[in-house]
Amino acid sequence: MPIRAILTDIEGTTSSIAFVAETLFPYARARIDSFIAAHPAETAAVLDGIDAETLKRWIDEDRKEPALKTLQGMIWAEGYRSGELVGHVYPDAAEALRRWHAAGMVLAVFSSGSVAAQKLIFGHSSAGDLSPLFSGWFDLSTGPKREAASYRAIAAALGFAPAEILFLSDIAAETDAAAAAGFATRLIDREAGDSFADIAP
Ligand SMILES: CSCCC(=O)C(=O)COP(=O)(O)O
Ligand SMILES: [Mg+2]
Repeated sequence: MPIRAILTDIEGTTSSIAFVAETLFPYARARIDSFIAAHPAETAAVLDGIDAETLKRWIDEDRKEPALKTLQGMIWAEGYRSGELVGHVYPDAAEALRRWHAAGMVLAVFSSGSVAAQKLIFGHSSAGDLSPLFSGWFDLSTGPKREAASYRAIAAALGFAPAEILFLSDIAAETDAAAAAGFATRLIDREAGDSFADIAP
């Protein structure tokens, strides 16, 4: 079956692990206390009793907890709007995403980062506003990234057969789960020099 849609991970795939770990995570960690104090009602609805110290520990442990991911997105929004944060996207990824979109490929994101955070990193990226290229945004509210059922749900939401979707990720457990759901997959190893320029869907 020909590939008609591309679903991509963010951290380690379109964007560097260093940007997430060394810029985004510290930015949110340093502002957790002040952000919760400034937005008590909004954050209480997200956190459901989770305290700031637990959130900081989860950041240090790189835990993919949905409440943390939602809060991080809320904090990062201020940084992107002020220009303090500029989303890192590899130039080859930006170029390929634009090319695939122009060729009629449907593009979508599946990341542990919240949908709001996904729209921010692509909307305020080093390559400009890439957000209009995407027509689907999926986060942990769809399901865990290492479970095949999540990918089946995404295929249904996008309206394609799993075999028509190519999933790109830097994590083998994620591409394995997508493959188990019937997706075409490509494991991206940026450390080894993998690039989106090599991908011909
Ligand atoms: C949306 S940018 C921040 C990404 C993030 O918080 C994260 O945990 C990365 O997860 P991914 O699933 O994109 O590897
Ligand atoms: Mg990743």
